[in-house]
Amino acid sequence: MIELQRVTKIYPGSNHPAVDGVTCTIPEGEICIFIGPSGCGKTTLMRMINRLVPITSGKILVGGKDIYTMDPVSLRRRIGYVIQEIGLFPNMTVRDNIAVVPKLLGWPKQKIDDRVDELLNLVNMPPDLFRFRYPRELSGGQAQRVGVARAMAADPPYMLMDEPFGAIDPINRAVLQDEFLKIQEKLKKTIIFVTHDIDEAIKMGDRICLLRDGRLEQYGTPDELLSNPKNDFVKNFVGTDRALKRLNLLKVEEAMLRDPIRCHVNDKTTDILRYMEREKLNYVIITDENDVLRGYVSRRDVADYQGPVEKVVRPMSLTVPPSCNLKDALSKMLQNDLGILCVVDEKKRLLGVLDPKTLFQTMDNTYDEKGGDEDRFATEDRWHERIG
Ligand SMILES: Nc1ncnc2c1ncn2[C@@H]1O[C@H](COP(=O)(O)OP(=O)(O)OP(=O)(O)O)[C@@H](O)[C@H]1O
Repeated sequence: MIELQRVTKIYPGSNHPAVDGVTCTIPEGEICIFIGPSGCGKTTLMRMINRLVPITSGKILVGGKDIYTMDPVSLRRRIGYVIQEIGLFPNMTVRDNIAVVPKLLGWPKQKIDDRVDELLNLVNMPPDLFRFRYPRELSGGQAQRVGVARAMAADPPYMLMDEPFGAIDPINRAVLQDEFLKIQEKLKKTIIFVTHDIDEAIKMGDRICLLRDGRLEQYGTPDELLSNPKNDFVKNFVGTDRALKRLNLLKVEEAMLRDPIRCHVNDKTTDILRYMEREKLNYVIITDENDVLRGYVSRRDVADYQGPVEKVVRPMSLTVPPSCNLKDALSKMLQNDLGILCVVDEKKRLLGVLDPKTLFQTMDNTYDEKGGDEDRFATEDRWHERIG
């Protein structure tokens, strides 16, 4: 855990604080994003944590310990540091760049070599290919991966990352972000990550600390900032398309209608037709005895054929897992002109359905001025009453 308590920085010769009384707690194992307009104090605040910038007043605790009671060298060993310019030593191989801190710590050669290879594998760079390359022989993305590997060499529990992917083109940047999130899922470091890019903040952050002019404007999860911005500054900063951005964060399982009406593949079409007429359904989903999705039928399908519904069921090839984000689900629906999308588990068992109205309600709820806690799973909103 990293705790900032009324942290303030006034640079010598300045009468305006660069960081002004910032208080927030970064829980263990989370990524906290520092973001805000240029000059708002992100870098200053980050560099106070590893004592590269001396603090003017307030307190910083790392792992429960006041950083000013710790020796700065041992503090920095506990905190990996990645910067945008990477700072690889040009005359050293990738191996030696990664090995800098382990060497300082006096690790034996074999342990260092094993660690270098382990880290290169972790950042998706086959050690045999890259171990002995020099920084000039790497692409920007590869060099940045080495920078991340180097910061993690001595397995520090904390990491400070100052715009680590800032200089990388958007495509490689997305790859690096995804790779880093996967690594973080495994390693669960406590990370502070500075960025200028709100989309990166929303994607990477468990929490976002939004600064303006040295002061903390809002501290919360990406979803809190998007759905409940504290003031107009936050609202404008996260962007007018915050509803769409929020779709990126929400999972299908949070918006789907659970336990949708379905019939069984062994049911007779005559029974299904009677049921559909009674319930005023135009379509109904068909599953088997294990609740595995088999497809759907229309009223006409079952009216035109007498016998087991298995013979007329139409397959639904496009489904989504519950972990899919709503933006991807929506784009699948739009691309394929689907009225509904079935949500299935890895065994293709039906978990729920998603329809455009549910999606739009989820987006609507983003706007506090319209929103509220409208129940988007209300039974009268059953999908089947709006399609067909
Ligand atoms: N060494 C310094 N001496 C004096 N003032 C400084 C120093 N470093 C930064 N500042 C000032 O402190 C304020 C905060 O700067 P800081 O670099 O922390 O902001 P930032 O949010 O990281 O900016 P950017 O997004 O542009 O990198 C700015 O007004 C800056 O001019």
